[in-house]
Amino acid sequence: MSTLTSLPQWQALNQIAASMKDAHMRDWFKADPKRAEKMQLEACGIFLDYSKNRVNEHALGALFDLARACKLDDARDAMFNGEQINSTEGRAVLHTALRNFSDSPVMVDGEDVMPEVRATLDKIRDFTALVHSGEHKGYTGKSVKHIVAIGIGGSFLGPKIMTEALKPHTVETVKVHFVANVDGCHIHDVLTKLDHEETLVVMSSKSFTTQETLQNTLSAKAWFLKSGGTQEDIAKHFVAVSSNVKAATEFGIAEDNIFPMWDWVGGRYSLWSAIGLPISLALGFENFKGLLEGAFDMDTHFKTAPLEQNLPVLLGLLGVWYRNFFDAQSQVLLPYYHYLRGLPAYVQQLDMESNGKQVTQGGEAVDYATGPIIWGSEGTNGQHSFHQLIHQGSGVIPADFMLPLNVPNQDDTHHAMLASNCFGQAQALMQGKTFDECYADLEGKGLDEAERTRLAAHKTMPGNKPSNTLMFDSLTPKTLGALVAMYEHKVFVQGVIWNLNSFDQWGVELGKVLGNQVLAGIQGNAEEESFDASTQQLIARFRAANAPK
Ligand SMILES: O=P(O)(O)OC[C@H]1O[C@H](O)[C@H](O)[C@@H](O)[C@@H]1O
Repeated sequence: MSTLTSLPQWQALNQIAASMKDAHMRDWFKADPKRAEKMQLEACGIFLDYSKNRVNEHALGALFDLARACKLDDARDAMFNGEQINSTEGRAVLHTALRNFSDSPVMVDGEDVMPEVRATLDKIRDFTALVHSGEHKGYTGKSVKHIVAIGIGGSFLGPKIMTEALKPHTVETVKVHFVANVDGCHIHDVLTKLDHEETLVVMSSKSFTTQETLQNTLSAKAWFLKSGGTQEDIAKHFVAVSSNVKAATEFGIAEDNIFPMWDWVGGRYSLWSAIGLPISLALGFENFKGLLEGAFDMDTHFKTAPLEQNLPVLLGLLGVWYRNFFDAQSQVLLPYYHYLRGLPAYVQQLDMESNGKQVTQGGEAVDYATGPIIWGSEGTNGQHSFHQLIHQGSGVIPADFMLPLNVPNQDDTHHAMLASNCFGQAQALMQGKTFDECYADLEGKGLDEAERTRLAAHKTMPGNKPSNTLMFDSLTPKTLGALVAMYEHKVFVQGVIWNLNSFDQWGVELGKVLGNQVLAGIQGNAEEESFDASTQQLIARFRAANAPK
């Protein structure tokens, strides 16, 4: 038994969960008219109704006891204080320093990183202003109209999804196009529409070694040169964001055109760094800063609010409750707001790359479930497809519903319908529909009893399916920053409980290495025998199909 599962707090939770097996939320709501009022929380512009969860005060108390037993406070302070909590890479984890608007220094290896953080923010602000005012000119004297933002993983999802979520704030002077996949269709489709004289390429790669990003940038460079630009003109049309300044300059990016970041910022936590440059270019610096300010508010809340009133802590513990004590394999995110439709994909990387781990910090195999599968998409669309499985599938899928109370271009009927579907789904999941109700509905339909019973069984919905409902006034940059930071800290809380290193990603790294080896095989630069039989066969078929005719 691991240290975690042998904790008395863990065993208490096991017993509480077993004792609740037959309890139904429907009955709890009937028994306690104040349940919703008691089970709500509000912080940083985000309101949470968590009353539709399979918890009572007893279960919640035990979850907070577990957090204390796992020394969550100490772990949180260690992160904010710059300790090397990414123990397999020997790095501090300080995305919070990127949005630190307090006067406090943040020390890494005895040095305050805040002056460098602020200088980079100033560089982003100034560059954004030059591009927006038209002062930054291309080699033929034209202003920039199009930005091609190249990056993948954390160097793509954050900038793209935040830009999309804040669409109503988009500036009109430039249009930002995001390219991630190495599939040449993508970069080709983007570049063919553009005039190279009015295009600026922002290449974002923390490591500056990611195959997809390097290749897409090389293709953009080739396109630029073929269109009439020269090697010398590249400085006016290509900038890079990277922590590997040496590799970026060797690649041909002028040193002045490199926006720095640091190895204490994880890729999936990097949108707050210069990786967010495309956000600033798409929305204006003040809106980018608004995101940082919202995240800073959430950091302060996470650091100072008591556990019981702490949004990320509560959400993290509820996630542990379902994952470990109800065998929930996945968690679904349901933003009822078109512009926020990318959030599930964003949190998917954040959560699954962070807590998709099978050994503890000490390297022992875990004997409990860790990170769940994160998925979802915008409501109401999913109601007409995958919600079926959430309602009547055989497992438990906890859901986070999200809804802005006001939207841009508000049409009251549309917005009321959106809200009613959001609330209606959460209600349906919670209360379900009993066999007796379904049986009664079938009265007078000319069915014999056996058929009525059979049909009623199909129509019965168990209910008791947990959900949170998160609401905010409107999705401003600040609210979005707070929302994203809330999920970051939620993932952190779960990583602490499960005793994981939430900040490395060795599985992904292996994929990068093998991808390059197979490329050598495809290009005829590696021994066939160095691959397993299946991979050899796949390479051979690919080579045959692409052999010169
Ligand atoms: O920014 P880069 O170094 O190019 O890395 C891009 C991505 O690469 C890997 O796939 C990592 O797992 C991601 O976390 C990272 O965001």
